[in-house]
Amino acid sequence: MNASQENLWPAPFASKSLDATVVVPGSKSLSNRYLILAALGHRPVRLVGLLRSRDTELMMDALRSLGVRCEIDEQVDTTVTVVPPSDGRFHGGTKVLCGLAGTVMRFVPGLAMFADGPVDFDGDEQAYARPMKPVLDGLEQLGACIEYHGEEGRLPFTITPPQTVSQCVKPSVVSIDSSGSSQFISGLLLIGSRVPGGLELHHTGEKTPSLPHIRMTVADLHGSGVRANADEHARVWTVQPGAVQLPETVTVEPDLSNAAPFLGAALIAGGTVRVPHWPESTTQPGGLLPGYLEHMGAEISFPVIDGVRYCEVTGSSHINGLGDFDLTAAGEIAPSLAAILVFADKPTRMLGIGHLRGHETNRLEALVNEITRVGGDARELPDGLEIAPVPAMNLKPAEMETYADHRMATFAAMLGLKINGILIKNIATTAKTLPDFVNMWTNMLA
Ligand SMILES: O=C(O)C1=C[C@@H](OP(=O)(O)O)[C@@H](O)[C@H](O)C1
Ligand SMILES: C=C(OP(=O)(O)O)C(=O)O
Repeated sequence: MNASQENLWPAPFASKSLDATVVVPGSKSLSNRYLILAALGHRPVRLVGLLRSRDTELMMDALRSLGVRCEIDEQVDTTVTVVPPSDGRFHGGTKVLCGLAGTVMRFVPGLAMFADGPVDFDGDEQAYARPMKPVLDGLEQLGACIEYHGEEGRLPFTITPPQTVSQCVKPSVVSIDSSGSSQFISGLLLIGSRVPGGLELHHTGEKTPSLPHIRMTVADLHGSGVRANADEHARVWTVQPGAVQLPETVTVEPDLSNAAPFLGAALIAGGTVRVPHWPESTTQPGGLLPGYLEHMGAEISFPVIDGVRYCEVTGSSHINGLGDFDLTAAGEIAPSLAAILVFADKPTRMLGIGHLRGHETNRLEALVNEITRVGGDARELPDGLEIAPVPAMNLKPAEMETYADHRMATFAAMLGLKINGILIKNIATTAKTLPDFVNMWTNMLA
């Protein structure tokens, strides 16, 4: 059987240093938050630059099944107008398919609270392994009834909304442990202003992963006219009751975490990669990326050309290992950083990312497997991953597993820049957030 029959993609080797500009599509996290917030409003919202990928299609299909219209512009398919149900009530007696999308499985259940009947939730079989319980416990505390059809606390399940909406004037107090994912907090905050009396959400766990993503939720609520407050030290978030309404038109920033494989390629292959429309300030954790790459030895600049702001990354032939490196804030970019660090001069211990075991796959285990497969040196830590340097001559090509995980696929492509002959299984899994990955990657190297 040849490579294409086995669904193997030959990762291109970088035979010369790079000089490329890569346009990265809209942010998954912002796209799916805006879709939810638009659905909770009372007037149509036009989203410009929306990510069109598996995760956002799943979100739009979920909203459609709840009675929300998501109209794709005929000329520009990244412009989508969201029309909420006229009476603000979502349709029940329906089924939501979550695929493997954390933002769908953790954000859409909150909408089911305001449906006129039960809503079934299901997803990919691999999604059954992803933790769900804290967000569903939160909805239960708000009066919903959850029926699990498989393992308790996992997909698939049915949510029956409360029969009568309480007339409470005080905020509903909800306590959950969100150390397994920031999305449990975000999922509850997004609907907080629709809870009569508002929401007071307590996180009882010791650790808060991906705090920037929670701040993004709070900022997007503010942008929808909702009063929300965070006491991150006390781990308490409050949302005042009131209307949710995004502006008439909202433009989505590029996905800065999805910029990581491309900008990281400049360190691995040498040369320069630039990404246009890099925001001056952002709530995306990917905003931390340029600083991380600089730490690893890259030169970073933000030139403005013809009014467009770029992030420009230039790598030399040397990559600094980072020693102990706390990545609690931005675990989502760990696979891309790991690929770069395989070629570093010193060991790195990426810490604060134990919750990656509950991502699309157990990413800590997957990264150790795949780094070891090419002859690298990596081990799992209780709360992270250690990567140690090995001489370049010990690194060898292999057939890389991707575990239905878009970031494991882009991770393998990054290794392929410097390890000639890498073959990647199911590169199409990048469609979760980057359907055009193969073209983008090939063009970057052209
Ligand atoms: O809210 C979001 O949009 C996200 C939050 C993070 O989840 P975790 O806190 O589970 O890591 C991140 O990893 C994920 O890709 C997107
Ligand atoms: C963890 C991720 O995704 P999800 O939104 O499915 O949790 C990710 O994209 O790295």
